[in-house]
Amino acid sequence: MTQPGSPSKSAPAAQRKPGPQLPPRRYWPWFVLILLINYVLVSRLVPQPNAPVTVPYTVFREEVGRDNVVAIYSRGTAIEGRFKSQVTWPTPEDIKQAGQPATPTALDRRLLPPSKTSMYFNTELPTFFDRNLEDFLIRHGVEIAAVPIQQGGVWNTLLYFGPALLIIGFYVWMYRRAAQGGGLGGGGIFGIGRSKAKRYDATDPAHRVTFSDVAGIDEAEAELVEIVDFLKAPDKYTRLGGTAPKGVLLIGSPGTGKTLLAKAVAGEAGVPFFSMSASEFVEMIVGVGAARVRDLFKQAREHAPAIIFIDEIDAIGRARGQMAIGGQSEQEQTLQQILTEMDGFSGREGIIVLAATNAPDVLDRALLRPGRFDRRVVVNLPDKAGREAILRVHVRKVPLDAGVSLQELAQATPGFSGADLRNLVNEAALLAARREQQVVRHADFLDALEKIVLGPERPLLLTAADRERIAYHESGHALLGLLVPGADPVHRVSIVPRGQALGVTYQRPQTDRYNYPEAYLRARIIGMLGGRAAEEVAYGTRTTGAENDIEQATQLARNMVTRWGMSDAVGMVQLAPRENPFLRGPAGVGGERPFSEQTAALVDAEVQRIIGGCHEEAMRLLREHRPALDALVAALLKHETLGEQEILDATGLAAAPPLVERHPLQG
Ligand SMILES: Nc1ncnc2c1ncn2[C@@H]1O[C@H](COP(=O)(O)OP(=O)(O)OP(=O)(O)O)[C@@H](O)[C@H]1O
Ligand SMILES: [Zn+2]
Repeated sequence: MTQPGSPSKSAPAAQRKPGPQLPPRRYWPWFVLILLINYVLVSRLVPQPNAPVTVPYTVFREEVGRDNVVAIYSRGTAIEGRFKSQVTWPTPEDIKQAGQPATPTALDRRLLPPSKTSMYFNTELPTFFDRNLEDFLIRHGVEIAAVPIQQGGVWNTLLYFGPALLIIGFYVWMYRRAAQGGGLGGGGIFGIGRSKAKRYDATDPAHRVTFSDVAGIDEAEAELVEIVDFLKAPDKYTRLGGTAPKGVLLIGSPGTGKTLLAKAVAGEAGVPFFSMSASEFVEMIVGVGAARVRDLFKQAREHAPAIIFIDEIDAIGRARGQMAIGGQSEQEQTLQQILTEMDGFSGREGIIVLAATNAPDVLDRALLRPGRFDRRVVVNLPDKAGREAILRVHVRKVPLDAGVSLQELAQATPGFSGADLRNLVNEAALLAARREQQVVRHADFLDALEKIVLGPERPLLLTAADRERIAYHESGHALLGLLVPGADPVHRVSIVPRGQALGVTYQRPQTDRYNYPEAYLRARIIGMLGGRAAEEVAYGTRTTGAENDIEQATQLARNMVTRWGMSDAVGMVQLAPRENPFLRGPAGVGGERPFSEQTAALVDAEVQRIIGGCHEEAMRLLREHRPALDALVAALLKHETLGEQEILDATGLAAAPPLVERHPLQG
């Protein structure tokens, strides 16, 4: 989970350095092409009244004779000049005559250029020089100019190329802006530059992160201790000719503390930390990504020893061919630049690149080659003890009531990442503050947890009959949590509508489990089906409220049959792929089913058999304990939310062993 407000990330931006002044050379051919296209378009499409018409010398003399020439300028045998009133040449008659060979003055039509009209002209003096020309010109009042007549030459050219020059100029300008990280107020597309490489100064005690801030991911931490050692004393490692580590890939789900861990490595070693998210490398301006990578490494080299952290490296490190069309070459260049930079260090400079990803399997193989990100550290979701340790880290600055049990909270939060736990502590503290308390109580944590898992309370107008039905549904789940051997203990049940759920029953596992017995799985399915079963027992009718329960129960039963070999009829055959925790989305979707129709039918039948058996068992238990069910419903209708002890009191039953499983009754 990315935490945008993370204070440790808001470190001062690295100082600005003059960046590359011009875009890389490979873009220049494009500029030339743009200019060419521009030229062709303008000269074809835009009428140009000032473009001179090229007339034969005889025509020029004729016009002088008619006093239609204002001024001329001559250089060598070339003459250019301006008419008094505009002249068209060749005239339509010229063209007409050209077709008639009989005329003595006939011109060859093929030699005639397209007709053109202009105030300006140019012509060529014949090689047999016209001696009388000067007199003739003076007689007809033609000014013989000392400078070229048509001033518009340069301007014309600029007009021709104006649009293209604007485009290219704008691109170069944006490029430099982006590459230097300057910006108009730092916002918009112009603020995307270099300043995004965040530099966090490990020597600043206010921001210093150390391993003491990281908890619950001890194995990952242990693997990084060596990196800290190396940064502290690079020579110790390279003395005997060994090569130092260059890149470490941190692999783990969002929010597990990869960024935190990288910062802690820098903090422990006392070296500066330069970080950047790979998605920031890929910008709309072509060529900027690679420039930024270059700059990031340059800054780090200037401050070596140092840590470079590249978050979400999969955004650019995707294997070629897997990339989305469009961004491809830009990504490739950026990736290539990272590889080049990494190949560039000797290993002696004391720069280590840490990169984080939660999708390692999509990464380009080139990234994983020796000398690049050849070390991989998996950062797992914390287990129960880990969660408790993480909570402990985050409550350091929070005043706690004596009744707060971090152990119980850790138990109630399987699947939570470090970032989730931090959020839980924060929400609880906010809630306690809103309640005007001086300390944070256990109940505040539970309320915060409920809000995080299910969303905020939702005021809903429910009829008395609806509330009662919901109470039966939740009581069914809760009661079976007490009755079925092996079920997880129920620690809270509520009929306050929240988010999508109309009611909720919380169960929690005693320990994190890594291996689930079949009986336990059946107990869970029985509990999941308990909501509907209770409605059937009490009313004899069904509602749509069990949709989510049915979905979960079906999924679990299907896994028992297709993955865990728990159906005798199907046997120990894998019929569904293992889920990859790092791959988003369900595995194997869209793929061919790797087994036959008969097997598919058999799987369905087995899933139905398991669900059916569990449903029957749920009905039997609830019928048998009908008085306890009714009592629980009465208590729920009265109090809306019941804690663990209140549930036991209301039912008069003893606790069965305690899994967080929510069975929201969907509205
Ligand atoms: N193991 C942990 N110990 C203590 N705090 C943690 C731990 N893991 C995460 N946190 C808290 O959660 C915050 C966010 O975690 P962090 O950004 O390091 O996760 P991440 O794995 O890099 O996530 P992402 O993949 O979304 O970038 C941290 O700043 C820290 O406060
Ligand atoms: Zn339910």
